[in-house]
Amino acid sequence: MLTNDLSVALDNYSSELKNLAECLMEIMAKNLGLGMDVVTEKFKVGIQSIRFNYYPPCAQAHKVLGFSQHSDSDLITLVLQVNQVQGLQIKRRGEWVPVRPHHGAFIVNLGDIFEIYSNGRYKSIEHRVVVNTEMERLSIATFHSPKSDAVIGPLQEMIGGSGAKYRSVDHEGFMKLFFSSKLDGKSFLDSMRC
Ligand SMILES: O=C(O)CCC(=O)C(=O)O
Ligand SMILES: [Fe+2]
Repeated sequence: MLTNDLSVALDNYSSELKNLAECLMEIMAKNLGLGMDVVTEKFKVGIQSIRFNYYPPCAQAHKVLGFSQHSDSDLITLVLQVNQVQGLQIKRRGEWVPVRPHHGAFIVNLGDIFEIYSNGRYKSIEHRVVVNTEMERLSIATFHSPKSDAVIGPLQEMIGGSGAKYRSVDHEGFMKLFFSSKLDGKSFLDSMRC
């Protein structure tokens, strides 16, 4: 049955991506000098969600955005540009840079929680999506966040002499703040700064 095939495919896809996300985070956390105890406690995926994005073609493409500029609020996002149509752009040194699709490759976007955990050493990436005049575009974004009872704040090991650069809040409070703020670049993260 189709629904069964779909649920099996989604189950496999989500668990493979969870493994990949944890593997990447382990490498990045170790790169920050964090030990395996912190990796196991803080960088295990507790909440995973998947968004299927469909961007229809638009004759007035230059006047609209498919997705306004934002950073993801999670730890790490894996994006699949399904039909190889360009549209995603990242902000680098103040300029919008297109991300060319590569067949079978994932885009790894760092989220706000990673930036907060690392006390600003790793930066979440600001991105947006432009639309195409002729072609539709499809992407699948898979978001990975810590457990629902995690504290979202700079990790003790990352604070050092300069002090915490972001406030600490519980995960639920963090999500409430995120969903009540406007999707506007990194303004949400700025509101978390001390
Ligand atoms: O469509 C894309 O490539 C990115 C989508 C995105 O940024 C998101 O779903 O948060
Ligand atoms: Fe995003």
